[in-house]
Amino acid sequence: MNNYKVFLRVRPIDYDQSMLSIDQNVISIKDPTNKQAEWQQFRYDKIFPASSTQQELFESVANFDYENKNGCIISYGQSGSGKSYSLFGNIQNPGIVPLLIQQILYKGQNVQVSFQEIYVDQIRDLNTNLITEEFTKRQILLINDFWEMIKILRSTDIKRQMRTHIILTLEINSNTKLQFVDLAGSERVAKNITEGEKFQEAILITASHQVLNRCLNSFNQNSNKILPKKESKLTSVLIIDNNTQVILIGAINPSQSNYEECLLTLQYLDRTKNIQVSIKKQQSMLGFDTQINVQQEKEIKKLKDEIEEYKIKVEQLNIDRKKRFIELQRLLGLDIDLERLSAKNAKDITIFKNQQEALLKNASLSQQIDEYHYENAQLKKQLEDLKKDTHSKLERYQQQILEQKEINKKFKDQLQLSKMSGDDALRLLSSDRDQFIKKLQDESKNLLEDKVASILNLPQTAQTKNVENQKLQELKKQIKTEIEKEFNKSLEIIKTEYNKSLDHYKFQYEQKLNAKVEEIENFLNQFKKYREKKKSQINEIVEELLDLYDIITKQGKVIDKIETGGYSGGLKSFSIPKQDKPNLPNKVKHKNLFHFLDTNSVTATLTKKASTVEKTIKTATKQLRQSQSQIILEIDYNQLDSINFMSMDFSTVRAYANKLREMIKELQDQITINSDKFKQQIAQQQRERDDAQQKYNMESRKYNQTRVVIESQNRILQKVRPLSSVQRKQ
Ligand SMILES: Nc1ncnc2c1ncn2[C@@H]1O[C@H](COP(=O)(O)OP(=O)(O)OP(=O)(O)O)[C@@H](O)[C@H]1O
Repeated sequence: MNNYKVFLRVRPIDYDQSMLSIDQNVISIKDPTNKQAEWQQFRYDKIFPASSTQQELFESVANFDYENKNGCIISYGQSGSGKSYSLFGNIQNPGIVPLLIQQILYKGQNVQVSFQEIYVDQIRDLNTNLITEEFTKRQILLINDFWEMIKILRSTDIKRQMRTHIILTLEINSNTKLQFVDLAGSERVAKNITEGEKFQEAILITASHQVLNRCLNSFNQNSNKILPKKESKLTSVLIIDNNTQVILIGAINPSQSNYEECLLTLQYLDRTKNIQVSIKKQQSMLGFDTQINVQQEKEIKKLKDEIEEYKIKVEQLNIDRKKRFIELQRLLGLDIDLERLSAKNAKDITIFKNQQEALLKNASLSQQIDEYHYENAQLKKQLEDLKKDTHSKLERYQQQILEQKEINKKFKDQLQLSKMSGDDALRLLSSDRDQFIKKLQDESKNLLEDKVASILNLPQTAQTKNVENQKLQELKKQIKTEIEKEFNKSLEIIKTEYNKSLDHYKFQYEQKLNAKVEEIENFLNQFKKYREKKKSQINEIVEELLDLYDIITKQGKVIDKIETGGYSGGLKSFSIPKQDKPNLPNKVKHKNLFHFLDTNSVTATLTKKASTVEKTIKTATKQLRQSQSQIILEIDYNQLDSINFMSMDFSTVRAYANKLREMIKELQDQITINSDKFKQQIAQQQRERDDAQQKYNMESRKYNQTRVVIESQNRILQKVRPLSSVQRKQ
């Protein structure tokens, strides 16, 4: 049996007969606006005309072994064509789903339901109203009765959005699944809409319809090709496999204005099966090629095969029916083969038939008599029951009458007794009552007097109350003013405290600021002084160096002149004019030089060296004087101007000059060393100055930061002050 079926349902409408005509499983359609248009015909597995009922559709759809086989029932068509009506229906006319639920529950089977919608490739669970990633993540509800299902259908119908695919899944005995798919309306998007959400939505819906069509087509052909299910969200979640019965229900709303949509629906159904019977050669105005192709011919052949199959089945059914008939006859005692008799003699058959009917009538009459007997017996039994009932009631009444009589008698006796003792009791009662009344009168009199007194005292009481009230008011006022005073006082205290602390903080900040400023200024002054000092020291040193240089130059010149005999008196007794004589360095003028010499113990070395040299010279001179009777020269370097060169011989002078040269060289070296030291010291000073500068920069940065902080604090304080005063007022 084929696993795929296509049904068509036509919505009831006063449609124009000239547009549609239905003949069993073939529907013909013609363009109502074109008189020359030819009829196009389509054949489906079943066509449900406008007069068809929900029950008829249900019986055809649920006519498969859904307890062992899955099902996928899809409704397709334009909006308003009756897709939802066919699947779900309404309370008056329930559709396939509720009718099926009813049947399942009647059989005592267990059924669960889940409800989802697919919109623009997004799945939403209509039970929980949540968007889910996967189709399997759905809320499943157990259905206990038919009305529960109706309720769920109603609520989900409310939640449902426009133009969505609805998928309702039934799980029967947790074994088989039935999917009911109410597709989004198939109508084409209006030509003037070419972009935007509506356009996209329509494109996606059409795309999913087309993928579904291809899937159904492949499924129908039983081809080994893998179905293109993954191409759309809708088809990817449908159960369409070898164990599924798939039914596509096309719905059309055949008003004249819907001709195009109707034709498109018919063609869509047709394409899934390719079972078009005969189509008049006509190019559809909607662009679909309606010619029969080879595929369709194959389909026709397949259908023919199927018809043959059906014929065999019908034959089989006829044989079954005959067998059952013979069995029935055997049971009735009419074990006769009518077929054989008919072949023999038609008359006999009539007689037998009449006899058969007579027997049947007889049987029915005896059944009626039996029924009468039964009814009679029933009536008799009822009469008997009635008699019994009446009798027992009568007995009960008699008993009641006797009991009543007894009560009456007792009552009479009591009355007699009461009459006798009544007078005494009356007397006793009246004296009690008088006393009671008197007591009551006294009490009420007292009460009345009290009331009168209180009424008379009312103005006075009112006055006292007034005075008391006034006093109370005054007291209240006093308490209020006291509280206000107290409050204001504490407010003032808080205010002054607050202001004080505010001023205190401000003062502290200012002090800190001032201290910082002072610190920085001190530092700057000290640094300036230090710089000045160092500057003057450097200047002094420079002056000294220049002076020393002058001395050295002058001495050099003197020596040159001595050597070249530039002075009168010859080499032996030259005299140096006063203006040529250089002033030697002294501790007063060149204090820095001597200070460094001292500190570096250069002086000591020099003096030592000088004295050694001096000694040598002295010895040499002594020897010379002794041998050559030459003048011995006493050298006093500190008193150079007093040296009498004239008393010296040439070698002594040369030695002296050499000595001087050496000294000068040493001095020059010393000066170089010292100047390097000076340089180093200057570099050191510069480094220190840079450090100090850095420190200064850092300090001034800190100072600026502190200043900014204090200024912002001040601003906040100024803001806080009025705010807090407002708060305090409140
Ligand atoms: N066969 C029918 N008999 C009686 N009324 C019908 C039939 N088919 C549809 N209707 C009525 O037509 C109206 C539209 O039907 P329905 O809501 O089922 O259309 P639809 O195709 O599901 O539309 P959409 O999917 O756009 O909501 C409903 O009021 C429904 O009761």
